[in-house]
Amino acid sequence: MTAPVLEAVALEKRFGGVHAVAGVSFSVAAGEMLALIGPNGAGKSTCFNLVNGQLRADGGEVRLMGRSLAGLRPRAIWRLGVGRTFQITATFASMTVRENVQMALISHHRRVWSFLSRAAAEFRAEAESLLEQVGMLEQAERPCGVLAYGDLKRLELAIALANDPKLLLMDEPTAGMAPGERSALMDLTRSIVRARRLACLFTEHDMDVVFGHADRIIVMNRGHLIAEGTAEQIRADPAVREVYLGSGAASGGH
Ligand SMILES: Nc1ncnc2c1ncn2[C@@H]1O[C@H](COP(=O)(O)OP(=O)(O)OP(=O)(O)O)[C@@H](O)[C@H]1O
Repeated sequence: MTAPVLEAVALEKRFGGVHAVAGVSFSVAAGEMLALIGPNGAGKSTCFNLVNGQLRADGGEVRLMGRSLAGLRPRAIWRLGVGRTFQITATFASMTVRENVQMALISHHRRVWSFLSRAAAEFRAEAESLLEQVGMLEQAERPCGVLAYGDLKRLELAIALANDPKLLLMDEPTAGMAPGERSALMDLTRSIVRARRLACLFTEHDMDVVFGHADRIIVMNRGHLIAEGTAEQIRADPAVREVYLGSGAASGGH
């Protein structure tokens, strides 16, 4: 059995009287897409922020490839190979698609970006290769500001890949997208995760995306992990059905 890329062990986080994350443990293997779901306020974002170092755990530990991330700042964690995409895309609107990816590559390789130096020509081929992987090569010379939202999300994926991550964290990757685009982005993500043997942890409110694209699903409610399994197991889980009762969400979009 392959060792997990990410291990969260007995994570704890409190905000005053709110026990946001209460003894949560899970792991993500190389090549695996793990969805973290749960109703509003379940503790998903808090878990994410414990993994990427934005928040410090009150207890427990996060390990990347067996190494503890305790005490490391977000940037150090990013350097160790934790990539992230955001609910709101973080690109520079006035720069071209290719330049945005080049900037990310330059940052990964610890170079200094300068429009006046030859740095602008650096990593051009690498940037184009990443854009090809996400199907954005034909738009390489367009400014980001004119891109459709779905294309921005694909660009954001290329930017995350520029850091050569071992773990990809995606917070609501398909928020704001049309249903057809959602499936396309997640198909693309899944093929990249498999090909590069990345581990991917994502949160998502759209249950069609979750059930259609996750290899495994973990469910949180009020800080606790209440279920773990395949789409089929999660759909049939009484505790999950109870939590989603009334919303119809766990019934798979009927
Ligand atoms: N910085 C904070 N200060 C105080 N309470 C917080 C803070 N961050 C989160 N919480 C509380 O912790 C609990 C878990 O919040 P969290 O944002 O992790 O849930 P979530 O599952 O991501 O919810 P959503 O789906 O709405 O984004 C909630 O009760 C929330 O109000």
